[in-house]
Amino acid sequence: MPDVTAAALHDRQQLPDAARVVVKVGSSSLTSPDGRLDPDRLRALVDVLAARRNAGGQVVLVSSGAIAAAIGPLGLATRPRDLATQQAAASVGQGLLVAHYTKAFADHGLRVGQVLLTAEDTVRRGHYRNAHRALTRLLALGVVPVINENDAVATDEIRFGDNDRLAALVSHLVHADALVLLTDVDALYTGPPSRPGSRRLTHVAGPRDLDGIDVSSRGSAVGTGGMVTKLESVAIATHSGIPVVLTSAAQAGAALAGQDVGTWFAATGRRSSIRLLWLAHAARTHGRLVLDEGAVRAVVERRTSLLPAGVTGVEGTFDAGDPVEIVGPDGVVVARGLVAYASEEVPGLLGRSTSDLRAALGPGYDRELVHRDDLVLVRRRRGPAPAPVG
Ligand SMILES: Nc1ncnc2c1ncn2[C@@H]1O[C@H](COP(=O)(O)OP(=O)(O)O)[C@@H](O)[C@H]1O
Ligand SMILES: N[C@@H](CCC(=O)OP(=O)(O)O)C(=O)O
Repeated sequence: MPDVTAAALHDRQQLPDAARVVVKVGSSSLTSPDGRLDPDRLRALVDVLAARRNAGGQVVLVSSGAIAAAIGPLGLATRPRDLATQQAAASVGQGLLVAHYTKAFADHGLRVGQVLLTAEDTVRRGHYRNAHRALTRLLALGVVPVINENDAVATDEIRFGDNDRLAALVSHLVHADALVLLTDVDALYTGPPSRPGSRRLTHVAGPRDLDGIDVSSRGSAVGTGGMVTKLESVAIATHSGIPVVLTSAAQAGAALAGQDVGTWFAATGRRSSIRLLWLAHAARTHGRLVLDEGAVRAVVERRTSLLPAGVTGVEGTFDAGDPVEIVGPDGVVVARGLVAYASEEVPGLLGRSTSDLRAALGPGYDRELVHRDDLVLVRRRRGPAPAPVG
């Protein structure tokens, strides 16, 4: 398989011809109503994915369900809420989950390879290359990679928690032609699916089509992010040129066959740096830099780096290299960036010109606070996820 991105698919009818798809299945689609792993549901999904693989298409599966798989075996009443028990449950459940996948795919003559990733693995350059190499080789060997977040070692600070955004970053990592998000509702609706009057969205051309869509209602009891993280995943994938289909696991076969099910999200951008995608959509920020009006204009309109001279305030505690929010004098977030100084250094730099800083503190202190290559603009839209612009 050549390691290049083909032109983006234009509509769902082209899905049957997609060479490489990433399929993400949520906990809610793999469990019975009591929250435990349901092997029959898992097997039904595998039947669909194996048929695709055996017809020549490459499939990367991002599967949640490790924690759910451990609820029964560990004698837990419900899904654990604290991090330590979630880590322990994921450690027990992941092995059980993959054992089910190994058996179910083997019944179709296929092998699976387990890959556990943290957020860092998808964005740090060395890690990214390493994960890319392993996944590409697995696919070349005809294996179906089964990916999950490495929950047992992911701390609250660095974990995604849901697999939706991880699946979008994996789609970027493997140069997927499409991302299929499978959940317990058959599509994105204009409001909570249970609310009378909510309508299915069949085609979303871009972020503006999502204005006014209500995704605030909580997801299933076993799922993590609800529709909010799914739309964040959609934003990451579509913005980097990968279209997304969102539907229920029961409709997976129909979706892959290009039938009119679920919601199709068209690609809106071109392949871009995964680090900036992560910064725009997935990174947890550690603080804020408050800008004066002139600096906002320079950063937003002229796309310059952010210099200390235009910064009037700093909030939070961060190290050099951490993600921060960049806000205007009115407190509105205009960008996100990787800051080049630790928070304790910043107050001494504020409002000072680079020549003044060089003279007072020496060379090295005349550098940008946030370099333009480490900065993404965000456009505010209704809803929780900032959409990058430009
Ligand atoms: N506008 C909406 N359209 C569709 N589903 C929605 C909407 N708003 C909230 N939801 C909820 O999102 C849930 C899916 O998210 P989640 O439970 O996290 O699933 P998963 O385990 O597949 O990740 C659905 O059960 C649904 O009730
Ligand atoms: N990594 C976790 C997934 C957490 C989760 O529930 O995610 P999701 O169902 O995709 O919202 C697990 O395997 O249990």
